[in-house]
Amino acid sequence: MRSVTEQGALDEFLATAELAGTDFTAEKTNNVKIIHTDQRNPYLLSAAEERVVLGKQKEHKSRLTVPRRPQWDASTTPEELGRLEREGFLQWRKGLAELQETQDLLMTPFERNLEVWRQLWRVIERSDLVIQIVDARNPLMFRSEDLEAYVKDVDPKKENLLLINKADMMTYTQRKAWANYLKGAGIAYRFFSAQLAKEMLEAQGSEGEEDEEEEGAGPSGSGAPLKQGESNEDNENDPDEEGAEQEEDGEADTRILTVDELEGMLLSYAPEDAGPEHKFQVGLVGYPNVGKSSTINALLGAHKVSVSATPGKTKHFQTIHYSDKIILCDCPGLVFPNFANTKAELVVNGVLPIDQLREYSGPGTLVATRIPRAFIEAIYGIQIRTRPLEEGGTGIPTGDELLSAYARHRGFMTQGLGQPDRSRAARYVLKDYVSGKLLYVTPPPDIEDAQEFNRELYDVAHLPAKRQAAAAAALEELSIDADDTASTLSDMLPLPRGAKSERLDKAFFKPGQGSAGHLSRPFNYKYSQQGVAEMEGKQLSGRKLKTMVALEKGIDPKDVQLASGKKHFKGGNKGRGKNRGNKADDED
Ligand SMILES: Nc1nc2c(ncn2[C@@H]2O[C@H](COP(=O)(O)OP(=O)(O)OP(=O)(O)O)[C@@H](O)[C@H]2O)c(=O)[nH]1
Repeated sequence: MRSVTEQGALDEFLATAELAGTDFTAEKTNNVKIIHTDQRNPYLLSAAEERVVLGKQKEHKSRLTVPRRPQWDASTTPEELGRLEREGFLQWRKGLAELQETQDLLMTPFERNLEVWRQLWRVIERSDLVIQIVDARNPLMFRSEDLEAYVKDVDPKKENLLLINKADMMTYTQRKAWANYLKGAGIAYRFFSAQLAKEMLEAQGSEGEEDEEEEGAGPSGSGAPLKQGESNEDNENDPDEEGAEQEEDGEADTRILTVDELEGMLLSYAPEDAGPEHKFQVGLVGYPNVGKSSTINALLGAHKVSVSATPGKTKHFQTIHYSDKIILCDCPGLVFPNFANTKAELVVNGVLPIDQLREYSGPGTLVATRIPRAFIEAIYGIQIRTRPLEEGGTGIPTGDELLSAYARHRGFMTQGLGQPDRSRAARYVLKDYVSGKLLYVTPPPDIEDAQEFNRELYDVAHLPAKRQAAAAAALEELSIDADDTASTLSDMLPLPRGAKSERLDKAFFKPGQGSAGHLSRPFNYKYSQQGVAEMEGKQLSGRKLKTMVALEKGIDPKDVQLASGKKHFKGGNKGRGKNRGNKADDED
């Protein structure tokens, strides 16, 4: 079974005709309208345009339905039911096509394969609790309101829950803001992170106790490459204030559930008499890639049950006998009908596949406007040339400017004319955005200032280790000392633009600095004692920073002199930067 989300006009026509099981000409003239989605402006909307679109979306929200399974009873034959299902499904598709066309509204490339919806129907019918898993970076985009209504239609006793996965990508403040909004809107939700849960299980599995290794005990100066997000142990940062803040309000609202808590929560929904004879059934539904498989694997991992699950391959729902009391029903990932402002938005939300992308400047611009320029420059070690203000530039790079800089840096050139290959660059940059390496969290509808909402995400501590070291090495090389304004890594962002910073830029972006290298997750996560998970930046410790600086400069770690404060460091050593690795740098 194949998921069908984007169909050309002809395919759409043929599928409609097939569903209708009737004669082509009649369908063609009466029912099938060709939708020219490609003619829509693929770029971004102005603020005024966006307001209009949002207004229109609000007005027609009630038409964003999921298809219902037709009524049936014991007397309905399978053939008859099949026919009713096809007819109902056809009507549903026609309704949405008409909505798109007459209102000129852009929609998600919702699932068009009846077989996939049949799986969903079955999951809903048998589940006592239906969990919609959504991506924390844009919870509402991934939520289908009508699905919740449908669940209640099927049986009012069934429960709905929104599980906000990947919550590790949100700061505490962001979770709090979302929690306020969701509570206000009366939506049952919980925060979860399959990734965190997995890390915790792995840590528990590899060794009973951790956190013991500190200070002198580490493999000193081994120079082994650091992978971001890999180990939390030597994170000698100041104890996070957020943890304390959380303790104070000590509430469940913003808590990222551990796997045990998630299991406990499932059980809390189960009726008293649930048991081997009468198990409580939990359905898991959601868009592709929201982390359904990861969530199930985390649950199973905690339970020491092993199944072979292939992420992204789930096409038929599976039932997993999780415990004496609980059965999990895993539905294939499917795209629900929802509104979208632009195609660019669908791309960066991971709904449209990046590899087949033709128009990349819209999504590129979305990335360039959402993530501060200084942070993008620092994370990739690139300098983005923007149009000067006198010539009408805004200081914020366009998608093309960002992609050109990235392409030039990586040596991606088009054949023939030798222009920067922006299309190739786009694939990398957009994938980094989708995976959360370039992180942006959509604020809840009641918060307007998205930049402010995300501000905490863009400091030096959120750079990958290698880039932090490059920054440190650049500062050190220039003998910028602790008294200068840019003396700490944290002070470096945004990179000041001026005489001194030009020199700094030259050192920081010097040829051979390489790209972000193994830029995995630029965040560090940990569960505090209460089991509350927290995200924090990972600023390198003094020892690690020294090692990294030495690596950057090709000198002995002993010769690196950092100032006493962990975050401060002084110049003094004039070791020359050594060009390592990345030959593809052609900034000049
Ligand atoms: N940071 C972070 N990434 C996650 C989390 N959960 C899943 N991911 C990542 O998201 C991607 C998709 O996860 P999957 O579990 O395969 O998603 P899925 O919803 O099962 O996908 P389908 O099988 O296509 O329905 C993977 O790259 C995961 O590593 C999380 O809690 N945090």
